[in-house]
Amino acid sequence: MLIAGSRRAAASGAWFDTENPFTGAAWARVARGTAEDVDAAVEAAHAAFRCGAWPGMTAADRGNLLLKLADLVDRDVERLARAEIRDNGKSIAEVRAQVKGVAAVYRYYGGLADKIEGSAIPVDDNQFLVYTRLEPLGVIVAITPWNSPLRLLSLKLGPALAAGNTVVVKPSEFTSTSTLEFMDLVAEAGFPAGVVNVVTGFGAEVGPALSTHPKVAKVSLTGGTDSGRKAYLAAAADLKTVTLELGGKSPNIVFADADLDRAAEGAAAGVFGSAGQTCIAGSRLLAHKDIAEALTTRIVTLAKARRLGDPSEEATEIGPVATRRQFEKILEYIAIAKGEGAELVTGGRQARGEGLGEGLFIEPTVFANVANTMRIAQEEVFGPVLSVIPFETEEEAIAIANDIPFGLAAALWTRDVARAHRVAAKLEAGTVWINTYRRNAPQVPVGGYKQSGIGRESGALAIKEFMQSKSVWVSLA
Ligand SMILES: NC(=O)C1=CN([C@@H]2O[C@H](COP(=O)(O)OP(=O)(O)OC[C@H]3O[C@@H](n4cnc5c(N)ncnc54)[C@H](O)[C@@H]3O)[C@@H](O)[C@H]2O)C=CC1
Ligand SMILES: CN(C=O)/C=C(\CC(=O)O)C(=O)O
Repeated sequence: MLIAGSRRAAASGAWFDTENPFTGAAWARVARGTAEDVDAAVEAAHAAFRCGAWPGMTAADRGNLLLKLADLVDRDVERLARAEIRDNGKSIAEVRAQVKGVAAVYRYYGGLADKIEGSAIPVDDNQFLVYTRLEPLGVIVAITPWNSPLRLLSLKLGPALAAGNTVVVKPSEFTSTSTLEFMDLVAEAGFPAGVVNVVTGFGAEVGPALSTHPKVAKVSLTGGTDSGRKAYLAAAADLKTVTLELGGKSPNIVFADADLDRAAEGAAAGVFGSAGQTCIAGSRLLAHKDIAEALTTRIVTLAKARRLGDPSEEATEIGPVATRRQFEKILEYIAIAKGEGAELVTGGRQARGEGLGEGLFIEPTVFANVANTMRIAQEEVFGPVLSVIPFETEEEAIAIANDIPFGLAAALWTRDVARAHRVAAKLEAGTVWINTYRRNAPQVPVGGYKQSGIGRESGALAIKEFMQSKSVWVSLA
């Protein structure tokens, strides 16, 4: 772990193995933290927030540290990406691109740090000058999942540090190592000891201690909806604020006038990329009935052509699923879909073949003629499984798209500009893509409607999620 600038084992001395999902072999041991380690980390972060170099720094100073960090990430992209894929099995090409994006996130918040302004407020008494200051909250807990550890950490750490907070990071128990490697860069950039700390361990063992610690000001979690709900309930006891980035079941709507080749590419990339292990996976394909069959045929061709294999090889497009638990969950959902009467068009099994061994590979899977009421259409699978749901009218497409407890992302494909904007306005989702899928940029907010989350990450406003406003009254009398 990393506490007050020192690498530490857990106070209990316990460790757990982290496995490479491609080889199935344990390749590192990670400290198994407990509430005692949480307390030490939060105390370190609290001390760094109150005294020492950090609270005296200007916003520009903090920005410069983040800019330095961005340069170091750029320098070490390959090392960080390879550490990450050993834990989560995603393809090196995808993770390399993602880590380059991580540098861009830190650069963005480095630039933003000294551009956050309070305001002077004209009150109806000239004897007073009133102004607001935007101040950091204090100790932030950043809990991250296993699918994109470094990217999702950057969306928390970038704005939290730019705003002047200190942080305790809790990476997923399945993917702690890239975060621990990354901490070398935080130190090299010059962040004072204690400003960023890391507690490793299991969610159920350290999560509650983090969310309820009296010196923690805020919990920011990305993960499954169940974990988000638990962290939210725990944080509520002390009225801590939360930002939650949770599950999704995103609709990808293809109208009859769409460019079908591009829509098929977008649909396949949206649900088979990362083996479907992304909260923004376009797992529900709403296809107009006139083109549903032609579109499905194209997607099946793309699904069969996807190259599964060793995540560390450049040609690999889809690696294994990150954990055995996730692998079993996906196969269980495939069985549920079959039982519900969904029509299996391709995939549906563990993928086998040369170089795949007994690895946790799932064939890219497509179900046709799915009803939106089926569990396969309503619940997050987090795997390479696409449900094709036919529709007849624009109104029906919008109704199906919104008939879900989630609201993270949505997409639509059409050549009709008026329809594109009309439908985008009606979709209940934090992001809507038109004729594209899964794009992101540091400048653009992301987050969920409904049970997909609370608050927004990325973009300029995200920094305000880590700040509070203070009003100062000055008597001029
Ligand atoms: N929205 C997203 O980005 C993600 C969604 N998921 C979804 O969640 C499902 C379950 O996956 P899991 O591996 O269980 O992910 P998870 O939601 O448990 O993991 C996310 C993070 O939350 C932590 N955590 C777990 N319980 C906690 C608690 N009570 N308090 C505080 N932190 C806690 C974990 O240790 C991890 O660091 C997946 O099948 C998938 O559907 C999983 C990972 C990422
Ligand atoms: C928050 N999130 C959930 O998985 C989405 C991601 C990660 C990914 O797509 O790999 C993102 O916005 O980049």
